[in-house]
Amino acid sequence: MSKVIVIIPAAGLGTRMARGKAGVTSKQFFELNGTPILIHTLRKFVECKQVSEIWVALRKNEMAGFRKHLEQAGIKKEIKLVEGGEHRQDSVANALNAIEASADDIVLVHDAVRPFVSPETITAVIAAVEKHGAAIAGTPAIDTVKQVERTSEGAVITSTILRERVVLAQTPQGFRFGTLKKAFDEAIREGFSGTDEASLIERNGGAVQVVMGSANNIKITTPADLELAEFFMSQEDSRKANLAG
Ligand SMILES: Nc1ccn([C@@H]2O[C@H](COP(=O)(O)OP(=O)(O)OP(=O)(O)O)[C@@H](O)[C@H]2O)c(=O)n1
Ligand SMILES: C[C@](O)(CO)[C@H](O)COP(=O)(O)O
Repeated sequence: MSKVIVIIPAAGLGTRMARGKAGVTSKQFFELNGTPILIHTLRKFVECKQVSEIWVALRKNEMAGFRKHLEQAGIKKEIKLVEGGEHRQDSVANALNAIEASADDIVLVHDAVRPFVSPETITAVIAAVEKHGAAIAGTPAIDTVKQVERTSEGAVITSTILRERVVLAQTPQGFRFGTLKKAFDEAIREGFSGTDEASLIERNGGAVQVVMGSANNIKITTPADLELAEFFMSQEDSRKANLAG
């Protein structure tokens, strides 16, 4: 039986959120309902029965504070920590190097700042990895998609891309451990840097299945996302209250 191991890269600086303001807390530690975003995200995986191991990549100076948040949140499951790297890909690579797993085990990578991932999306990605070997959550493009050339004044359209052929990649992104580790080792050797895990598999012709993600599974990136996040959090709270009572 394959283990399911989760990696949560949480070592970013949140520069797009902080807009250059010095001394601003990393966005993964911003609070929603009095609890850091990272803890909300973590709970989704702690509550998933299929998940056996969770790794979080953090900056060294945030590890002690994170342990306190874990205690306050009453999370009893062991959460393994690894130091993050300069870029997201480096943080995930550090975790992959620390993990002991067999080639067939499943690894899910999920951004610390996507706290609204649903249990259904997590199980759908795991099921698709079991069936196809690699899978990510994604959503269809809603707007018309243009290819552009950057200019000094902004951008000029060069063509319109068929919307039916476009998917917006989310996380979780799931793979067999052996496949992902090999792809990361190759990328590092060849100096390739990608913005997600799937791109490291695609570049060598690997097939990655897409399962339907959800519009709520936003990546909290800019200040405007925080307002939306507060709204989604209130929706989650009323759903829980309805179930409880
Ligand atoms: N060196 C890095 C950079 C990013 N991340 C993580 O990767 C996820 C997605 O990255 P992003 O939203 O870009 O976060 P930041 O890098 O913090 O944001 P920015 O690019 O605005 O600085 C986040 O959970 C972030 O903490 C990481 O673990 N290590
Ligand atoms: C992995 C990701 O969330 C998929 O959409 C995205 O590529 C991360 O990009 P970022 O620039 O590190 O936020």
